[in-house]
Amino acid sequence: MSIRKNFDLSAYLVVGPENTKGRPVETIIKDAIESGFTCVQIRSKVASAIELIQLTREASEVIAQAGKSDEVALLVNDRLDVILAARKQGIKVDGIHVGQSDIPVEVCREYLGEDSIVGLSARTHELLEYIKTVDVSQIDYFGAGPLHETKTKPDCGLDLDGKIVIRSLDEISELAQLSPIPLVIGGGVKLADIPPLAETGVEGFFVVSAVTEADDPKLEATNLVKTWNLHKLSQNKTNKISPFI
Ligand SMILES: Cc1ncc(COP(=O)(O)OP(=O)(O)O)c(N)n1
Ligand SMILES: Cc1ncsc1CCOP(=O)(O)O
Ligand SMILES: [Mg+2]
Repeated sequence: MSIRKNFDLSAYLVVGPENTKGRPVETIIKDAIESGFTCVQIRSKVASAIELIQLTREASEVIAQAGKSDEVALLVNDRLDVILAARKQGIKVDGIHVGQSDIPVEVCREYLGEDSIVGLSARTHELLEYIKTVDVSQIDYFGAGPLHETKTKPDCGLDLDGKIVIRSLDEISELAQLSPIPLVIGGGVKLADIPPLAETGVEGFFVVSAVTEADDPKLEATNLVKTWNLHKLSQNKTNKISPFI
């Protein structure tokens, strides 16, 4: 079965060589998926196409070695060309994440096929209206944020007037309710943000630095996943209590 039909965005790692404090990207990915991360995106603004293909290969192998190729989705940021080249070399890549000024989602879908995951960053400007009205027929999920300003992507949340707009938890709850497709939130997300984020109803969180810059990435990844899962579990229990008791 295609992973597109059943993918889990709850704990989503975004990573490239510029984020890891000199440590191998594959080691960070291994730590994250062994800790329960469910989705990985290779994202680098400095790596060449060849380097990105190699990073994608290593990520795919690490996921396969953990026996998680059918559960942990591997996406590449921006680079449709890299995914096509990687697939041509037999590397299992599950999809792409693009933003508003990247390759259009229709083109991604056409080249990657119906079994692939296509994620799109939601627009910053009038985000609520956008999320309600945009055509989502080719998209599998929205990425949005930031929750806090972040050095990893200083332009995240840049509005038309050049100011950074951060998203409040109330706004995120509303977005989660209105979005016709799953929504993941990232940008400055740290461990302390996980409990309130889990309460908003979003599908998951995505992080770069919380894991990639941690002194102990495996411990940090474990804490993030455990905290998310714990909150989801207690929410489900609360929701199952009958109002008639
Ligand atoms: C899961 C997720 N959400 C949002 C983004 C940001 O994508 P984009 O807006 O294209 O910006 P860059 O990442 O390309 O700088 C993302 N990568 N992942
Ligand atoms: C918002 C966003 N989109 C892609 S990377 C990124 C920044 C997230 O990085 P960090 O988790 O280090 O703040
Ligand atoms: Mg992009």
